[in-house]
Amino acid sequence: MTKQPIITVNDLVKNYGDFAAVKGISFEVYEGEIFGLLGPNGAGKTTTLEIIETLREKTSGRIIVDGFDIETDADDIKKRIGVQLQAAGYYPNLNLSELIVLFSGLYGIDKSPMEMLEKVALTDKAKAKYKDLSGGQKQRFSIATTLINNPRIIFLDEPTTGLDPQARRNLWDLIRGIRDQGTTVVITTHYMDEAEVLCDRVAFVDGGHIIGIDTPDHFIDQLVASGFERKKQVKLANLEDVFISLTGKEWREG
Ligand SMILES: Nc1ncnc2c1ncn2[C@@H]1O[C@H](COP(=O)(O)OP(=O)(O)OP(=O)(O)O)[C@@H](O)[C@H]1O
Repeated sequence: MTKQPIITVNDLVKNYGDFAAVKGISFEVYEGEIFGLLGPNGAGKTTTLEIIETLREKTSGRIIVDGFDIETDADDIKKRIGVQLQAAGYYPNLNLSELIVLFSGLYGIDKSPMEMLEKVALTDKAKAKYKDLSGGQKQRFSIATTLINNPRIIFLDEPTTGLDPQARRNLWDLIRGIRDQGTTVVITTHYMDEAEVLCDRVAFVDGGHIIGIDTPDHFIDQLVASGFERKKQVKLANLEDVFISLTGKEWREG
């Protein structure tokens, strides 16, 4: 993998009134990687993402996205990134195909709805309404909408929350496929097993600071080297493996 930074965040600060949510964080995201922002509730992950996505004003700091400065070139950045919409953005009377046409129009591009739905295995749901999709299908559709403008980077905020184990693993495959096609992925998650298998690098955010940034492997090796041992002998499988083994791996929700 090349180590070319596609996002550079320098000394980012965000205050909400008197409250400092982000306290001077700096990090780089490399082109072509899946980069995870991890940390407890309220750590400042969503705030940081939304500032990079140009959806929220920063208090201070410098952010460069794909060579463009957020201060002066926010419109250029918007054209190069894909952001998941909140569910409220999916007009209830339109079906998936019509929603893709609508969003393509907003970007001023002509995208085939079937081509986009194909990317996320939802062609058979082209005529369905968003509200009638399963949780996994909703997430896949919202990922499809991030890809409409052929973005260089997509941002996924907790994309697998609430999904069953199969749907979660299928979404991991989908996200890896997007990365393998050359799109950089920035993701937040509260599932450490997910971050471990999915992310090329992760940053831990706590109390508005970045407290560590590395590959999952390095973090784990360092902890083990420091003498850490799990209290209980780890079994060769876990309950999720049992779930998958009993219920199968197939993409059952279409
Ligand atoms: N618009 C706002 N006005 C005031 N405070 C806010 C606002 N948005 C977020 N905060 C506060 O800033 C802090 C960081 O919130 P943020 O949503 O960035 O955290 P997070 O790491 O994404 O958390 P979670 O994992 O729960 O999504 C929290 O204490 C939150 O209450």
